Amino acid sequence: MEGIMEIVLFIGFLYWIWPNLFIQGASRANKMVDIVTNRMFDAFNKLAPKEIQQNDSLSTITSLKRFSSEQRTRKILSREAETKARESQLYEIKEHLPPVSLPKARPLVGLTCYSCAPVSRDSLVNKTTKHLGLKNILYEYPAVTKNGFFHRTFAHLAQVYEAKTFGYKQVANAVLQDDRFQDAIEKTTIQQFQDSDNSDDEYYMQLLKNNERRARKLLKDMRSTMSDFLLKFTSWVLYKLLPCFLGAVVVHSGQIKMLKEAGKSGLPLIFLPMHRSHLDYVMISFILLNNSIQCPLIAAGDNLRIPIFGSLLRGLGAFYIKRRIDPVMGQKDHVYKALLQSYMNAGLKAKHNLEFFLEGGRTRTGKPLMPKYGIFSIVLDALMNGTIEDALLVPVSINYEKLVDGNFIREQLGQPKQMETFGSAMKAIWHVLNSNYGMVRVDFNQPFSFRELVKTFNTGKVQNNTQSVRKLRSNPSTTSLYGTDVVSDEYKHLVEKISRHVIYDCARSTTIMSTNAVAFLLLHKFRNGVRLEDLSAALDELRNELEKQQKDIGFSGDSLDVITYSIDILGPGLVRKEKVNNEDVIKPIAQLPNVIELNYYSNILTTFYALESVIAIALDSLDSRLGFVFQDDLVQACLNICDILQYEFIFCKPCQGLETAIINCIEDLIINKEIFLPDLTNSLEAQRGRRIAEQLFDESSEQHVSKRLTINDKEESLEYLKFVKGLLMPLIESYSVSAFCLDKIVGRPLLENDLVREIISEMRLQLGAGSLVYDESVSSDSIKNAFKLFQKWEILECHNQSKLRLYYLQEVHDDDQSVRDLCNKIDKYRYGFQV
Ligand SMILES: O=P(O)(O)OC[C@H](O)CO
Repeated sequence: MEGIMEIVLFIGFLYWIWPNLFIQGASRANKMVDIVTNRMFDAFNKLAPKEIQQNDSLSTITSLKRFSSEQRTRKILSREAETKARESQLYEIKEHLPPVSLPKARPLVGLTCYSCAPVSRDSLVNKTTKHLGLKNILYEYPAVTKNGFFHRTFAHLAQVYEAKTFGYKQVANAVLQDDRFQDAIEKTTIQQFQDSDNSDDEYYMQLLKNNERRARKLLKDMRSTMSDFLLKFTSWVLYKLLPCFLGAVVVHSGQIKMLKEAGKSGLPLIFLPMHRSHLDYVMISFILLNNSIQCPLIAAGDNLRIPIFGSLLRGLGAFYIKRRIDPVMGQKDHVYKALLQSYMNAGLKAKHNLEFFLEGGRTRTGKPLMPKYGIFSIVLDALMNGTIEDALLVPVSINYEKLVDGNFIREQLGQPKQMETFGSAMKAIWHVLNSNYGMVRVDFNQPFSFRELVKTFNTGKVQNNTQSVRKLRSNPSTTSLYGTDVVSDEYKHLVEKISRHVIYDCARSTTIMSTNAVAFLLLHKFRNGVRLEDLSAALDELRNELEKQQKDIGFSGDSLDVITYSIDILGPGLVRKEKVNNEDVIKPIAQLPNVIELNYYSNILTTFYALESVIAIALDSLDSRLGFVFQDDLVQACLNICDILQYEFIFCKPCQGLETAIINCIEDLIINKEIFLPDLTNSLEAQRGRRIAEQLFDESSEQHVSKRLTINDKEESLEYLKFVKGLLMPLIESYSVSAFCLDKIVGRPLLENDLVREIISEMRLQLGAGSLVYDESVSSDSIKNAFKLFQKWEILECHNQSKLRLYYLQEVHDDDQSVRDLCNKIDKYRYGFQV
């Protein structure tokens, strides 16, 4: 119960103070009207779920959003101003009754990979699941089955009251008794005792006591205090607060149905969400609780262990883990490692569901991050050692029309992250409650059997009994961010492959929001501005293409309305609407620093086009003066680029070869996009030509003539190539300048922060001179990824000490020529083919 009272009081206080004090400019009487109106809307909304279920479009979602938005608008505007504002709102333009017929089926995104988990793919999903529509859970009360006066008037209260209670077990005590934990304390003590000069027994006992005290303190800091009451109470508060700044929280009913089924399996559900916002955990637990699905224990970074909010999160299921472990000292901290492992195992044994972020922290660029393996390796170990028989992995994609966390401009410009504090959290909440963040979409991918996937990747090596536990021992030679690797080298490839597969799947199943589509088009097609009509036509085209690819789009309705709506959400800092010659012209703010934020929204779509962009850049690096290139050359150039960008994208599923993925993408460019003309190499003439060519070569040398790809010189094809090339060029530019700046460390090491700053100022110089084309190339994330790449290529080395990273060139590369060679290797793709 510790901490619960302070949280309850605090939330009560927040809930009371917000409508009473913080709404500026509205009279008290008006506020009372609002509160009454809110109640009426609540009651109305109680009756609405069926309509909401049929809601598969932005227009219908926004017609529901009207209720909450009207409440907000009424609070701050006079009647006259309100009418004006309403006229400019999308929901007014698109207001119509929800369809009476069955909803148009939405693509059920996030189905499990057929080649990796065929059995799971066929489970939990049927025709009905696929044909269910979307729902806005802010106005959904699935637990309420009665229709009495109380239930209608106090729908939120009724909902949380009726939601299933799980009686979450606390596992901290079990951890204290765990052998692994006790062993670690003892071993650490023995080590310390042996390292000291003191051989006194009393000294040993003193060391043991100290270690036990430290271990208990670590456990106290880590443990969750998940409680049904707090989850329900918070859920009630969220029903009240979320509509203040969100129009809708949209989920697919089919996915919820699958989750419910999965929950009945008796296996733990392991939720693996993409990490975009601090709101992610809250959203997932809110959705699960209200659908009577057991909420998970959540591995949260200890940076969130701040006064009051830290306790609140604990009560909602968070257990805190260290963000980073010192690569040298951290590995020696056997007590912490054992504690984390024991805690998670105890949770799994107590039938808790789990949730953690494979990416570690939140993405700063909008692109998915490469997975961190620490926590996942603990779960794999639990499977391999028989702690759990199996688990169902549930990748979760989350997308926000506008990020409530603000933007990451400061960090991308090389400034350090501002740590979370109570004050900053309060300030952020205050700001959020008074703004409009549009919609949130949460996609729960199809749950799949962990054991099945392990079997596929491990060709049947999974053990069914507890014998294997003895074989798996902690490997002190390895380290990873966000936890501790516990599996042996033998199983590391499994952790890596499964994690990468999950991130790949999540990225593919992320629903595209209106702001993503508009930012993407403006940044990559209409950087200098575009007439509203032309932008609308381009959006129509993009939507058609995405629909063909079975991507889900988080909006619908007329593209003109969608654009107006998303410009409003993105705000004038990112996109401006101007009148030029009496026409509406939309202009992106494509300069630093704002472009960094716009690029964040656009990057969700960039991920989908990554391979096409690689092909376009590769094509540009080849000699195509004769109007064609050889496919082998193109594929090789693509592989080189993918190698350069290996820390930026997961280009294909781990179960699929990269080369195959590239060839498939080329085929797609031939068949569906007509970028290359159809292959004529099978014509009689071509066959004859090939025979002659083969005779010219010595047959025994097994030379083969590569397929010729003739570039379609139609304007649209060339335009398309230019467009997709531009998607990844900012990254190539970033890597190119990072390589160029390595001359600054020839013969003299530099700290990471200083080196990043040097590179950013060089980028700004090049931008000023016009040699750097894209402002968004300035990104500390891609600079740091470039460092990782240069380390992998064994050019750069990094020395870690007390949270500082010192970079220097490897001895054989510590000269200007090596730096120049590295630059040339990347610049080939920055500047393209040059005679
Ligand atoms: O995105 P970060 O780095 O601020 O970290 C986010 C939280 O710690 C994740 O739990």
